[in-house]
Amino acid sequence: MPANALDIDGLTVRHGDVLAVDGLDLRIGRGETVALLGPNGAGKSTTVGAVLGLLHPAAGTVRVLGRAPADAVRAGCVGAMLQHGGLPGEARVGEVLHLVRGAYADPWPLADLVATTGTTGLLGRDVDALSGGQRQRVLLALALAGQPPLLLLDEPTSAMDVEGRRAFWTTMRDLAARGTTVVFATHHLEEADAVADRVVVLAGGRLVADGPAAQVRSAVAGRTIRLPSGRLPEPLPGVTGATRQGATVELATTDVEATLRALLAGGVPLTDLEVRGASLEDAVLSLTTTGGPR
Ligand SMILES: Nc1ncnc2c1ncn2[C@@H]1O[C@H](COP(=O)(O)OP(=O)(O)OP(=O)(O)O)[C@@H](O)[C@H]1O
Repeated sequence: MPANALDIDGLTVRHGDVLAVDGLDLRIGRGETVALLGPNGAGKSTTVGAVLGLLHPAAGTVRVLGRAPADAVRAGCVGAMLQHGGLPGEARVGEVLHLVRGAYADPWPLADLVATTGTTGLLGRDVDALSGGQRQRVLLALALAGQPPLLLLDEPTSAMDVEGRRAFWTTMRDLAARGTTVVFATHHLEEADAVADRVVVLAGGRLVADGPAAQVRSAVAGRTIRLPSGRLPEPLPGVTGATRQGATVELATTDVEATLRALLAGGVPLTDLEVRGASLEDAVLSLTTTGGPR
């Protein structure tokens, strides 16, 4: 049994002249839940494509549970839910699920699969008549049909409503608890922060951060101070920017202590102040716009 779900070494993938992934090294252990983050065009989908054997590296290697990507997919080791995942037209959801489950030697029992993915009420529906969020749930059911040990999800909740998202991540946590490795690309950083054991941040096809969300957040030194809008003492030491949001002002500071002292000396009541650390969004933005540590 291989130790890792994914071993990516020096992966380089080109789309014609575009260098989409540039020398990526990444190891993902079995049972980990990992978020792939980064701005549009960072190389997340391309990495997922290479792991599925859909895109061929210009250089480097990808091993999926110790096998070449195409072999791992053929052996039913990988379930995938892609951004533009297709469903056959002119068919009912139940028929498609039946077909796909039939392709596996040991498919996920239907009643449990549809209950887990919230598709019970959709089985009799025409595939063409599904809403965006319903379609994503059906794609998830198809990805899970073979009970794969590795699940790859590219922006899986982009069309889901709040309730659908919550249910989706509950399902992912249950799967992770059963030992499934879950790798997902997302722009919903609060979901990554809440769900992933580890976040991997890409920019320009390169890895710029890799670690638990708390560690990646702490790479950004800044803090935010919120206070009710009103007259602020000028100048405020450490402050690098201020934004007004309704009745409050948010100050970004690189020296929280000095800024707080100045605010208090200027007569702002302590009870009005709220200090918070950088969010994962702040961290990813900072890492991907500055290029970050390599
Ligand atoms: N089929 C393609 N042909 C040409 N260039 C492509 C193709 N697919 C992706 N690219 C380019 O490769 C780079 C990486 O794209 P990729 O889709 O992997 O990024 P991403 O991080 O998934 O972005 P997003 O968050 O927008 O989905 C981008 O510059 C993109 O324009």
